[in-house]
Amino acid sequence: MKELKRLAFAQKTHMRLLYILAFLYGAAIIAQAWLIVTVVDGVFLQNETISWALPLLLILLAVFTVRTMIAHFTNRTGLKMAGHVKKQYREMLVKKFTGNSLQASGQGQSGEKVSVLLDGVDEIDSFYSHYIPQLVITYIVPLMILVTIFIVNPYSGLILIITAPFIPFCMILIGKMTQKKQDEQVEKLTAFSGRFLDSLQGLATLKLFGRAKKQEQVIEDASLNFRDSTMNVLKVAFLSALMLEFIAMLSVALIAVEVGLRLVIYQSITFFTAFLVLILAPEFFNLLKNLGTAFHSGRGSVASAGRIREELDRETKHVSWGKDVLNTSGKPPELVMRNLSFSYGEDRFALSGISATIAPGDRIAAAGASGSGKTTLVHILAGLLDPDEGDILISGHERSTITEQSWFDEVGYLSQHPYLFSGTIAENIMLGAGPDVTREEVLRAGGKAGLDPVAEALDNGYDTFVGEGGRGLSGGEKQRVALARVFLKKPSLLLFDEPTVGLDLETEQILQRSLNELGDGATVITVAHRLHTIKHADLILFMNNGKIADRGTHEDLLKSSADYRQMVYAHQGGESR
Ligand SMILES: Nc1ncnc2c1ncn2[C@@H]1O[C@H](COP(=O)(O)OP(=O)(O)OP(=O)(O)O)[C@@H](O)[C@H]1O
Repeated sequence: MKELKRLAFAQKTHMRLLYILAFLYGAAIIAQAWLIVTVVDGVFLQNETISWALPLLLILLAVFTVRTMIAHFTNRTGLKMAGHVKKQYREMLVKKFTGNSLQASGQGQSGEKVSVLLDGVDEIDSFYSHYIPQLVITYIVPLMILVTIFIVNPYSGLILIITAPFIPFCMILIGKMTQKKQDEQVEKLTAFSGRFLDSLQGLATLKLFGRAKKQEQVIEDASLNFRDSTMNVLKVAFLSALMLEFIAMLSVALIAVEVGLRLVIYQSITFFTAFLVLILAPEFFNLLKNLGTAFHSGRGSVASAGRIREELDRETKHVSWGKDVLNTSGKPPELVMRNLSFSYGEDRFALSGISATIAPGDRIAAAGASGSGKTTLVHILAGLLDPDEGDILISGHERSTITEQSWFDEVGYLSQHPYLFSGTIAENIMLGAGPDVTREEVLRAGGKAGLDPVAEALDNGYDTFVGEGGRGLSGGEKQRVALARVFLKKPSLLLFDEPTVGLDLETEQILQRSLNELGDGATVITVAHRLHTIKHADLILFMNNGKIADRGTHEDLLKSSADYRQMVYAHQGGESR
């Protein structure tokens, strides 16, 4: 609540406007009541004519219109404030999510993150569009009404002062009762969204393992759970509305009795005064009651803000970058790894003591058994993970001192599972380009990556919609799009997670040719699975259990490493000796 309020009061102009609007709103309520009472008193008791009342009725109409307009502008100001805060939260969350290292972004359910980013932030809306404007109105307008009533009839004013505190007291009590339920509801909504998105993404896997029906049940349970907690919150909300209504009604009735007695029995006040008090008293309680309702909808926002804050405060490993701009002048960089170590967490897989020098333009193969840490090493080199200790020198500059942008401008990374974004093939290729790339350059890159025959077979060629919501592409076709991105970028450091593994012979040949062409002007590091790639590397880093167990050329390692020999024999289908 404190953070949301702080963000509201930080918007000084909007808050000032809300105060001015609230003051005008109060003035309109009092003026409206005064005009109604004057007209009724004049026409029915003072025997005035309709023509006497007409100008007053016209003013009444104008006041009524102004009151409606003020309510509209108050609402608009609240919505603007909400928009501003929601934008701030979304920016903070997106910054947090995109600033996360590869490891941190893989943690937790993606559905939960989407839910916090979209639903969670939207839930904040009612705090600003309802609660804050109502709070400002409640600070000012009831006080104005109270002063007016006090001036015309102090006894009614006293009753208001005595009965009014029951409403905030009741609100606080209900607020305390609902807080836990509301928190539970937000928690269940995020859990439900998370389950739903994860199940949707893994639908094929679930079907293949005959688990789709079971998952359906899990989703149904989660949705029923969410429904129940929403109903619980609504039950309390309705009950609280009823309670507030009851207190307000009782208080107005008390004032009516007091005014009635003084008007009819003691004849100590005029009809004008009595009627004015009877019109203003319900307005007074309505405002307090509205604050109660607004407070209730604001509670949902508070719970959501709590979830967002939790997400923002979650400690995650960031890749640290510096301020220097890396300039390789298009030349392939030299990479020096000095005693690097990295761990995915306590008692998890760790790399340690990694030191190696990679000369400019060299072709390096990271080889070793599955799970030995090849991909982890390449992710550290790519700047997707930060080493826990040690440093990487890029042509003499420590990686942590250069800017993220200038580093990624030099890097091309081709994995076994490239990601296609929702958009056309051409747009997907353009991801690899600067802002002023031409259509010709995109098509040329596509051609070099062997995409021309793929595009020709499609109705809209390079403008065919692919990715999520679009047409699917085969694994090999996706690789070609990813390759075209790299061709467009022409990076000086190429990192490959052996992208040709598992592809058909024709695609593999196209890709291999392209990779050779790309590698000519670059330093190339490949996570190598095939003997052919390993054999032709200038330097092989042979990994074992998170360490570089041996290094050298194929011939060197055949002589020096028994494990390497065993791996080569296994690749050749031979027996190890
Ligand atoms: N995000 C992660 N969190 C925790 N552990 C991880 C994570 N990613 C990978 N690992 C673990 O780190 C180890 C090394 O993984 P890595 O992918 O680097 O191996 P690899 O040599 O490339 O294997 P492969 O040849 O099978 O791709 C594995 O045991 C893996 O389970």
